[in-house]
Amino acid sequence: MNPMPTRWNARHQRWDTAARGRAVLADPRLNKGTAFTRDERQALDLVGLLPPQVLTIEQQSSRAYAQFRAQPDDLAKHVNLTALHDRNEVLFYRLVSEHLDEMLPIVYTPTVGTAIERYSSQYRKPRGVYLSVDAPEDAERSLRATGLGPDEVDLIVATDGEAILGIGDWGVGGINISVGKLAVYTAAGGIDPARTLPVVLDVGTNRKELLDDPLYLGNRHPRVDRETYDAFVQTYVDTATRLFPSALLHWEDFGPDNARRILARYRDKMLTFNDDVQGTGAVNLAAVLSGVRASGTSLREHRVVIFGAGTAGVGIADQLRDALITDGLTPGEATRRIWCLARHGLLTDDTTGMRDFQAPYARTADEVADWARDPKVGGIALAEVVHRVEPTILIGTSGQGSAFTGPVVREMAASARRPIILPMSNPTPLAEATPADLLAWTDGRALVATGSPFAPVSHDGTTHQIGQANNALIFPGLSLGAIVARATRITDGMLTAAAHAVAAQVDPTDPGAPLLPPTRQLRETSAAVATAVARSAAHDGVARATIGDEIENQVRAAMWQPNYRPVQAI
Ligand SMILES: NC(=O)C1=CN([C@@H]2O[C@H](COP(=O)(O)OP(=O)(O)OC[C@H]3O[C@@H](n4cnc5c(N)ncnc54)[C@H](O)[C@@H]3O)[C@@H](O)[C@H]2O)C=CC1
Ligand SMILES: CC(=O)C(=O)O
Ligand SMILES: [Mg+2]
Repeated sequence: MNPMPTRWNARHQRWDTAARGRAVLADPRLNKGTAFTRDERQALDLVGLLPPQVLTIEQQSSRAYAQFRAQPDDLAKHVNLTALHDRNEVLFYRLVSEHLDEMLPIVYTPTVGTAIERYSSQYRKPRGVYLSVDAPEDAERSLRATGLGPDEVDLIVATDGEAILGIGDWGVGGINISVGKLAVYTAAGGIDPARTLPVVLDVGTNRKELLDDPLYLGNRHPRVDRETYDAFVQTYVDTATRLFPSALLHWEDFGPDNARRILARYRDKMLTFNDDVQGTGAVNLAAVLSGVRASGTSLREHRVVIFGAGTAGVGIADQLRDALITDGLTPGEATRRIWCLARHGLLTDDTTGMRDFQAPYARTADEVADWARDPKVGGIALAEVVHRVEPTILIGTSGQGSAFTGPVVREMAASARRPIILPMSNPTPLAEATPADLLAWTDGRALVATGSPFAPVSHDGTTHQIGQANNALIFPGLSLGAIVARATRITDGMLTAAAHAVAAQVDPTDPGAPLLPPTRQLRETSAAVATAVARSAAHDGVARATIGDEIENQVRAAMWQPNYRPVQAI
């Protein structure tokens, strides 16, 4: 039997396959179900394996939508969409693209968080590649088993499942964040799904509940030591880049130390980025730029408090510092405009256990010697920081639901005319505050965007649309731009360009306007981001493709569309 029975034929824009009958229906890339034409049914031995009527994709999509709507809750909707994804990939993307607003929260945050927590009990089918630290020698075999050749992978999303959204360590269930991010990549960014791979690096889990669960599907041992871990990550990187030399390596939801260490190790050597550090930094910058514009001020006038100085929080700090420098401050001045808090309050240079990437933002102990300490926190709490700093921008990346309380926000609003407040933690219950509360506490003056989706809020006759400050506004366009430019690196310039392109999609000066473009426009936003990123790649000297005036058309032409392609029997 031909070991590679199915190949994408780029010249003829069709699938060529040696598969027949049930094997065709079982391949979600090929399967069109009831939309197979009569000729295809003949050629592919499907006659009698399908009911006789031939439907259009529009008919199939409306039927699938009705089935989706009939599900009793969000997890059931997730299971329903996953089953469709496993059956018929084009129809899945057609449906999700047609209902992005309604379905993104199901395939992505917040419901993907629940699906990850229940991974082993809800398991139906494998998806992606499971690499085990207990058998690193199998990495090559496993990646080869995808059947994809060296020129057939554009993008790999990998997680080790240690810091999923704000819900922590979920071991092998983390595969679903790689799958969810890739669903956003395709539905929102037009990345060809057949050219992507979701990966989980299964290095164990420290969650006792999983280790004790007889149904747990991952490696049943604690996370491995750093040396073993680093060697395994290196094996993954070496193998993935050798087998798929043009693939972009996306890192998702790693614990803070590993996230930073991995990024520092590889970012100048290959095409790679960490979404939580860099994608989040860029979407936050977009929201801040919009908020600053809406408030009629300039960025360099602002003071920023970041509550939750981990992977996302310090990634945000780094991009804001660079933006403040671009706006005219010295590096020292820019850094001192940012106050970061972690588990034990404000970071100061005598904070014990401070991480190296947090250190640049630590205040001197002298500077805060007479600030009140909160024994419950073990340091200087948010309320005292807000009281002393009078911030104009407050960002939440702590994973601590409801941490922005009425008194804290009212105090901020007493000195800031248009307080910019961005509770970015996911999933929804972990948001540091709800938009409704923030607008009520600030008499409608707050400029708000949140990590997970929130409904519009009516306050005093104005309806406030709530932008979703989620890296989903960045990563699809960032990677699409990098792929179209055939970039060799993701540079800081490309991230800044992505942030500005997102901010340029909205006019936040209208009363109640969102700070960020809505989810339903994600494809347009991603096209604008990709165009800006490709130009920036050329500017930074990392583009191998020629980037000219036609780049926007090139980006749009490169976007995969959820339409059936011919399937040719070979
Ligand atoms: N909207 C978006 O696009 C993104 C949002 N996030 C969200 O940000 C949150 C954090 O994620 P990561 O940075 O990956 O986690 P992390 O574990 O790296 O960072 C969390 C930080 O919060 C701090 N923290 C914990 N409890 C605290 C408390 N009571 N007071 C002050 N600080 C506290 C920790 O010390 C740590 O520095 C998650 O909820 C995640 O969903 C992360 C990435 C993207
Ligand atoms: C959005 C995202 O990447 C996170 O919450 O981790
Ligand atoms: Mg993440």
